[in-house]
Amino acid sequence: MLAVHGLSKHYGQIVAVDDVSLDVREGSFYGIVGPNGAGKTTTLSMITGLLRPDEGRIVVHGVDVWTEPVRAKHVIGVLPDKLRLFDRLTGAQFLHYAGTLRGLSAKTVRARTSDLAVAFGIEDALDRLVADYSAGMTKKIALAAAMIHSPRLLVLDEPFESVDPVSAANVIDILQRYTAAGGTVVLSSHGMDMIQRVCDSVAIIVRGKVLAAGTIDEVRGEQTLEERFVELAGGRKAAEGMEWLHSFSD
Ligand SMILES: Nc1ncnc2c1ncn2[C@@H]1O[C@H](COP(=O)(O)OP(=O)(O)OP(=O)(O)O)[C@@H](O)[C@H]1O
Repeated sequence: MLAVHGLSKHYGQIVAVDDVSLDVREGSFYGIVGPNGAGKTTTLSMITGLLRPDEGRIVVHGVDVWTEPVRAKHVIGVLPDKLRLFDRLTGAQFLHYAGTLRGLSAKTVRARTSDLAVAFGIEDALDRLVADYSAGMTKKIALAAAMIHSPRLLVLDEPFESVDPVSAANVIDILQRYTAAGGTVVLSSHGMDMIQRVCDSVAIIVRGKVLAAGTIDEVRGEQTLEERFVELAGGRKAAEGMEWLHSFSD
C-alpha cells in the first residue's frame, strides 16, 4: 500500500530525514515511533504530499505521490501534525468542506457526518465553531475529516495526543475495524504501550534514520517495545544537576 524509498530532507544544516525507506502492506496498522525531533512529522508530511522531499520516492497504492499528486491524494486521508483547520466553521460545516473537497455529494457528506459524529462522540458539538472546541475535540473533528472520503490509507500524526482514554479506545476500535476491512493505517505516537498492543508493525526512527522496522515482535525481540525504543534512542539520561529547582524561591 505504501512504499517509501530513500527519503531525505534537510532544513538548512539540519538533516531531519536521512535515507528513510519503509514498506507498509495493505491492511497493516503501522506505528512510527521516535524521540522528539527524530523526523517523524517530516517523514509523514512528505508521504502525504505536504512537504517536498530533497530525495526519495513515495508510492501509494501504485501511484507516485510527487509525480501524480492529485491521484495519490485521493487515496490518502491525513491527520496533519499542527492542526491548522478552518476553525471559523462549525464542525458540520468543516466536515462538509472536507467531504465536498474530496468530491462527495452533499447528501453523502450529511450521512457520513452523522455517522462520524456518533463514532467520535461529538454529536452535540457539530453546530459549534471549531475554534471553540477543546484540544481533544479538535483532534476528533480533524480525524473525522481525514476519514470522510473513505481513503485506502490513513496517515495520522499523533492521533491520540490530547484525546481522553475512553475516546482513544473508541478511535482505536474504529481504526481496527477499518484495517480489518482492508484499510491501512500509518500513525506516529509516543504511546509505546498502545503501539505494542494495537499495531502489527513498527518503525523506530532516531535522528532521521530508521534504526529498526518490522513486525512488533521482530523489533522488540525479548524486550518490551518501550525498552527497545529507549535502547535505540540512546538510553535515559541520569537526572543530575538542577538542584536550584529544589531550593524554592520563597
Ligand atoms: N520547518 C522547519 N524548519 C526547520 N527545521 C525544522 C522544520 N520542521 C522540522 N524541523 C527540524 O527537523 C527535525 C525533525 O523534526 P520533526 O518535526 O520531523 O520531528 P518529530 O519526530 O515529528 O518530533 P516530535 O516527536 O517532537 O513531534 C527537528 O530537528 C526539527 O527541529
